[in-house]
Parts: sequence; C-alpha cells; structure tokens
Amino acid sequence: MEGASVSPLCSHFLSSALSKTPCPQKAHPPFSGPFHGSIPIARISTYFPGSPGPRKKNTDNTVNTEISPHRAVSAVRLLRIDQGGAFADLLNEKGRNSAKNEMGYVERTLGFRTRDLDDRDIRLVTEIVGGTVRWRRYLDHLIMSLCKEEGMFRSMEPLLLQVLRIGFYEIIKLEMPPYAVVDENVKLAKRALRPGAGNLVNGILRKLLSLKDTDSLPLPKVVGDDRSQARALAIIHSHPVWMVRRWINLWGVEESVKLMNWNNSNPYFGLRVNTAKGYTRIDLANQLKSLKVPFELSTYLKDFVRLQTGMQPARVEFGTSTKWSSLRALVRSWWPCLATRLPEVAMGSLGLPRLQQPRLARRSWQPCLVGCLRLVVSVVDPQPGDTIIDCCAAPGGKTLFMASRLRGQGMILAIDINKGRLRILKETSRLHNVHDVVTTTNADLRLYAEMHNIQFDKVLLDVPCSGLGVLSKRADLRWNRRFEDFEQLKNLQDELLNAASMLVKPGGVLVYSTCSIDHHENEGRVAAFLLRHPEFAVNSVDGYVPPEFVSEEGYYFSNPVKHCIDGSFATRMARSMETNCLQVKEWLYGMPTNY
Ligand SMILES: C[S@@+](CC[C@H](N)C(=O)[O-])C[C@H]1O[C@@H](n2cnc3c(N)ncnc32)[C@H](O)[C@@H]1O
Repeated sequence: MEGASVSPLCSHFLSSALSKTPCPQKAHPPFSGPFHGSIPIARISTYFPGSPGPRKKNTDNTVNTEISPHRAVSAVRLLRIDQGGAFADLLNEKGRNSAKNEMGYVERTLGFRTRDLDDRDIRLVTEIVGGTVRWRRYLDHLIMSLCKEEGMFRSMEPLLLQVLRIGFYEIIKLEMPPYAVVDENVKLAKRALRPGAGNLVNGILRKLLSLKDTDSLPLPKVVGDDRSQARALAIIHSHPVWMVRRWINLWGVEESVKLMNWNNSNPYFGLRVNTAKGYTRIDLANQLKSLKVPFELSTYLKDFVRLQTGMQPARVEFGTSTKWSSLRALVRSWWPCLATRLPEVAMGSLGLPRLQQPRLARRSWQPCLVGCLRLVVSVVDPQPGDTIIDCCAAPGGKTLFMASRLRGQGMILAIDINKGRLRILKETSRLHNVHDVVTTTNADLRLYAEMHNIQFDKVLLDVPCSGLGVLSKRADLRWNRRFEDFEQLKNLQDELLNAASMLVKPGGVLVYSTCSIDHHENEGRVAAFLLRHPEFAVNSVDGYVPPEFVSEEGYYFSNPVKHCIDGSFATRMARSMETNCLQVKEWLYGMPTNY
C-alpha cells in the first residue's frame, strides 16, 4: 500500500471525492481558560500563522548523540503534520525505510542528525506522534494556561510548540520519568532552536510537573449552559467543540463522554484466519501465543482475533498470501505499538526474520474497519454465483471479503473514481487469488450508471463519509473534519445512491454503508432515498448480522460505546420486481477494463 494511503479511511476518500484537501489546523484552537503560574518568556521569535515554519538549515554532518532520536523525529513529524505535509499514522508502514526517511526530514529541518532510530525509538515515535495529535486540544490548553499570556502561545513558533506538546504528552499521558523528559526536551529546544527556547521549555515543563504533583492541572470545569459544558468537555477529552455539541444533542453527556473515551483509546486491529485455506482460529491463537503477542478472540467474528495497538490499524490476511514467517515479520513491524505497553515483550529477543516480501505483505493487510468490514459484507451476503457491483470499492477491503465468499463462482465489478487505489485493489485481488472473480473499472459511478444499461444481483455502495465512527483509528481525522462537510457529503451520498440504484436488477439488493455514527449520513440518507425511490424497500438485516447490531428499523449499526468496535452503518434495500435486465455475466466477460 502506498505511503499516503496507510489509513485510507473516509477522510482521504472524502478529500478526493469533494476535490478539496482539508487542511490540518495551523492556527491554535481558541482558548478560554485561565493562565496559571506565569512563565517569563525571553526571546521567543514570532510565528505568523501561515508562515512556513523553520527554514531548511545548513546540515551539520556530525551525528548529534545528545538529542534522543525519537524526540527529534517526533517533533519534525508533528511539524509536518501541522503544516499539512504528513499523516499521523504512517511511521511503521515501511519499517526501517520509514525511519530513515524520518531522519532525512530531521536533518533537513533541524540541520543535524541523531543516531538512527532503533525499534524502541520507532514505537516511541509512533506513540508520541499519534498521542500528541489526538490530545492536541487538551495539551494546548495546558500549555496555554502555563504561558504568561495568550498572545505568547498564539505567536509561539511551530517547532517550539511541538517540543512542548511532546513534553506535556510524555509527562501527563505516558507518565515517563519527568526529569528525563524535561532534560531531553530542553536539550532539543536548545539545539534545534536556541538557548532561550530551552529555558522556556524548562520553565513550563517544571511548572507542569509541580501542578501534576499537586493534582492541580488547570482543566476547565464542566458547568454552565450547554455551550460552556461542550467547550469544557472538548478540552478535557480533546475533540472539536462542534463534534461534542452535536453528540451531546444526540445522545447526552454521558454517552458522548464514553464515545470520546473510545476515540482516545488505542485502536484494535484484527487478524482474520483464512479458513478457506484450512487454518483455524486455534492455529492462529497458538501462533500468536508462541510469539507472545497478547490477543483476544473476537466476540462477534468467529475467524478473527483482536490485537490492540498504540496507533496503527491493520488487517493481516492470514494463511492466504501471508505465510507464517510473514506473519511473524508483520507482527514484528507492527509490534512496536504493543510493546510500548507491554515491556515484557522484548523486540530484539523475538529474533524474527525481516520481512522478505514487503510488497506482498503490505498488500496482505489493510488499515480498515476490520470487524465492521466483515459485518457489512455479511449484510450484502454474497453467495456463489452472484453478480455484484462494489460501487466505491477502493482500496478493496470489502471487495476482497466478498470475493472470498463467492468461492470462485460469480463476478464482482469493482468501481472507483480513484485510479491509484483501484490499482491496489487489482493487485491485492491477484495476491489473494480472487482475481478470477474481480474486475476493476476506474470511473465516476454517477457517469458510469448513466452510460451503462447493466444490472446486478447485489450492489454495495460504501460511500465516502465523515468517518466519525473510526476516530480511534485516525488520530488526526477529528481535527480535519468540519461541520460543513456534512452538507457536501449529503449531496454526494444522495447522488451516489441514485446512481447505484440504477444498477440493481429487479428483485436485487442495494446495500448502503458508511463508517459513520452520524444519523445524518446514515438513517437520514436512507430515508431521503426511499422517498425518491419507492421501488426500493428496507429488507431487515436481521439474520445477516448478530442481533445486537440490528436497529429497530432493521438497519445494521455498530456503536463503539456498546460493541467496542468501530462505528459503522449499513442498510439492505430490495428492489421490487420488474422486467428487462441485461445478462450481467455475459456483458462483463466481454467488457474491457481500464487496465
Ligand atoms: C469509504 S471509501 C470505500 C472503501 C472500500 N469500500 C473498502 O472497503 O476498502 C469510498 C470510496 O469512494 C470513492 N469515490 C468517491 N466518489 C466516487 C464516485 N463519484 N464514483 C466512484 N467512486 C467514488 C473514493 O475514491 C473511495 O475509494
């Protein structure tokens, strides 16, 4: 999977679909809290929002052994994320190559190198970068509270702010040895900026330590009217205020807090056993035990085990293209996040081989909504012999699941507007040995449906959406999403639904799905669609998914708070019988693809 697509959840898709790139916030969020313990500030250079940040420095070829590599890399990566040049969750994707790239950025940005990152450093960077992004609002509130005045925070140069965020996160959320944290971050600020910046970091971090020791962190109280309560909760749980207000209106304070806690927890990823190749979940469990990887058997999915990571979501197709040795290597490459939390596991002592076929292995996992993905496919219920169109297919998690369920009989046409992601789907389907039933077409579904008089047994429309069900897996998504996105998404989702409906044969099924928990893009879109299309009726998902996922209206809904898996939604709508549909298989077999 290519670099920028390690977490190809809905926000990426939305960006391409809406032809706009959400810009990670550059200005710091509004602040309304008190200032505690003024720290005198000397020689802080002024940063004007929008300015490019630190300039590329002349490189000092010697390796700086005083600065801890994970802090230098984390600071530069956070800087790049803030400036829109990087995602929060990419570091482990390419293992050591990625670490080398990161050091290249350090050298170009700070003007010096540190020693190379080892496995422990990589897991620290993963943890610190993801955690700092996720907790940004909370950390910034504390940093601002400890500055002499708000203007000082607002004009703080970006690199200095990242160093402080890292220090605050390490002290408060990671509970790392405090004086080492102070010392190391002071060194980084002095070397990367100037001595005065180091003094400032020293003063603010020490003030934080004393407040933490006396349990008097300057956090807001949840009091007052709805708006004030939402503001306070948004700081305490580090979410955008508009999101908190929306959730409180929908579900009340208690549920909203539970949801935010879920979003702030480390995500799970799942390993699916490929039972088609004769492996059982017990085989996988034994293998993980021997690797000393803690896992849980998934409650709802009988061929999955769940691993909890620091940051990274992934799925490993176990026993298909990934062999045991590759699994070991994959676990190793993903292990850092786990090992941070489980020090009894020594990476070095596992003695696992390096990944022999990185390309293959990368194609063998996907950052996706593992449990939800599986359940949405159950709603489609692919059967051998079915003709299926996956209307927004890339990068293909659901296509591949569906293809495996066809057992070589039937046909899936996978359409996506994004050519690059579709290419990944095509390659992966080959690696998974399901390419004989999967055909890919690069097209805008809306145009495709108008231009082709063709209909299918089952139509899956997994639309671009807000991704609000997967915030635990996407550290930065909450900051990139805006309230206005819903309106743009609504129009796109309605148009895609109209187009997809044209591709359903009489008596066939249309499944509409999202990775959102927001009723506006879930039930709201379905209700509007049914008004526009009386030829469709809801077909309950009861019997297709476990009963705890079936809503009163007969929709599938996974609620992170209730089910402890990512939030997602799907509805099954059957088209009434009509005549005159084309023979899909004949048509497809003769059809040229775009590759
Ligand atoms: C939620 S993602 C699909 C995820 C995919 N079903 C899976 O399981 O991997 C939405 C996809 O819709 C695609 N998309 C957006 N607008 C589209 C359009 N007009 N026509 C076809 N695909 C579109 C995006 O490129 C993106 O890949």
